[in-house]
Amino acid sequence: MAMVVLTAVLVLFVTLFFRVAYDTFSCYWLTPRRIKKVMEEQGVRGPKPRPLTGNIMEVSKFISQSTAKDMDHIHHDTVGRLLPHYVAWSKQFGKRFVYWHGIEPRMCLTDTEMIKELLTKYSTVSGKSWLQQQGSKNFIGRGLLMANGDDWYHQRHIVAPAFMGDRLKSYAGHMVECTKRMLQSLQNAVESGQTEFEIGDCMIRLAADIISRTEFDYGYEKGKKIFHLLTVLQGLSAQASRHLCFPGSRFFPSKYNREIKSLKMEVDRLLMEMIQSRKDCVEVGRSSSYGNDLLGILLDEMQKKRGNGFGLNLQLIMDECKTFFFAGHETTALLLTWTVMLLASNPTWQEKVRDEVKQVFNGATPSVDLLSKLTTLNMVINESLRLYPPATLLPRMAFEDIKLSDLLIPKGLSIWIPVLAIHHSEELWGKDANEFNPERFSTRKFAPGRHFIPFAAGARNCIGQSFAMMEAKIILSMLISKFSFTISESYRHAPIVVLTIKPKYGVQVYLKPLNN
Ligand code: HEM
Repeated sequence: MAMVVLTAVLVLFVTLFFRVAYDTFSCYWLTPRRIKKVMEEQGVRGPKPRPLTGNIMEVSKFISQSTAKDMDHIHHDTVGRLLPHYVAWSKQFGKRFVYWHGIEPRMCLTDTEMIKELLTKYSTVSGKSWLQQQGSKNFIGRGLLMANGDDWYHQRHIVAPAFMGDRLKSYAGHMVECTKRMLQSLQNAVESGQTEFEIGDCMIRLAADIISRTEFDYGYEKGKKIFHLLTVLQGLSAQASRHLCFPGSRFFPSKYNREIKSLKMEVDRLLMEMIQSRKDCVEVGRSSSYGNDLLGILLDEMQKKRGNGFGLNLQLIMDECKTFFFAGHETTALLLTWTVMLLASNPTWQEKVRDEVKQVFNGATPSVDLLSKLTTLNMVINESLRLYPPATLLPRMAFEDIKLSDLLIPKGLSIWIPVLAIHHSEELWGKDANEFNPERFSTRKFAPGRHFIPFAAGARNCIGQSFAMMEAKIILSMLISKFSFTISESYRHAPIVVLTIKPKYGVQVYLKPLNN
């Protein structure tokens, strides 16, 4: 009897061993080779990958060289600095080329018709790759940004109402109040003698305050620790994306993994506190519903769908909270920071926007209905998003074989859309592509969704796009009515990419209160 059991265990063990060995071999060798062959047969080549690490080292070397120094003056020709590997390889191999992030093949795609086809027609059979999910697992988990397939579809439908219609409009009041507080603190600082301000820091705090209050009914002061920990986790996750990641690597007890784990546990603890206090309010009868905001929607959904599958859903709610805490403030803060930098160094446009705001609001507080009349401000914001798109790259992995025009994209190939390069292309935007010229957005010629894609496009576009635009218009119109701003001598123009495109040393401006 013992012999039979032993043989059965042995057979099971050997089968399992061969299964794992085959899967590993297939994942590390067969599939990448198959993809390489299919692409080479179609004339799409690229730099030679090293075993296991692919071209990761070369990309790191390119970027550390190109960003080693600041830019010599304020200009916007940033593609060579931020995507040097794209510039070098597109010269060598043509507009379409494949490079390797470890064992993941990535095809760079700039053809705007194909991009449109991918983002609109194939949104359900493409998504975030395993490597990407691993890179951001500890930071935003399986929230909407990293979800795929049916999970993504359900998550998107659950949270969408928080960013539409009257609910979206109702956030304007909070945005105005938060901005007033920020402007008052700037005014107080000016009165106490401060002239120079790092505007990036103010914008991060303001955008964080706004997303905390509107979606979680949680002020910045209370949520400050969550934002801080998420920022640290984001930095560590960005480091991870430059290193090799393979199945099981997260279990290694390295210093890096330990640090990530303890930060993640702390964020989860703080989020649990926030969620629990909302639940307690309903349970002790202090409130009859979970609320009308994003957290309320998520808690309602959890009760509706699975009364007892609590644990699993709670983790997803925490992941969703992290996703929105992160995605809901950093990108918008960067848009605001870059726009202030552009206006501070272009006084004519600053004056134009100020005149328009004065005319439209006539001294009154911004209201949603009037925001659509700020056409010049809208043009400036678009130009800022074109020159400094917070998300410089859009990634999509094909989950099945697809055809883009006449090009076969085999299952498992990741497509990387270099948004920054498309936004700076002379072919698409003309000779002045690297110049700040909001006038180009005065006509509808620029084809949104094709060569202007700061919020992506198709079903998987940015869910917070209208929220972000409303917020940006409210904040900028209020700031520009209260202060005039010029760029400080201490500002060093040094954009860098750490998942998003950031000013390396912040943006220092001189603020001067206006007498109105
Ligand atoms: C200027 C501000 C913003 C920019 C430039 C921006 C840009 C983007 C881009 C390019 C994507 C697609 C990413 C990808 O698929 O890889 C995206 C997705 C997303 N954004 Fe934004 N975003 C901004 C503001 C916001 C705000 C304010 C929120 C939330 C309140 C938000 C929440 C999200 C979420 C949850 C997704 C994932 C959507 C999905 O996969 O279905 N974003 N954003």
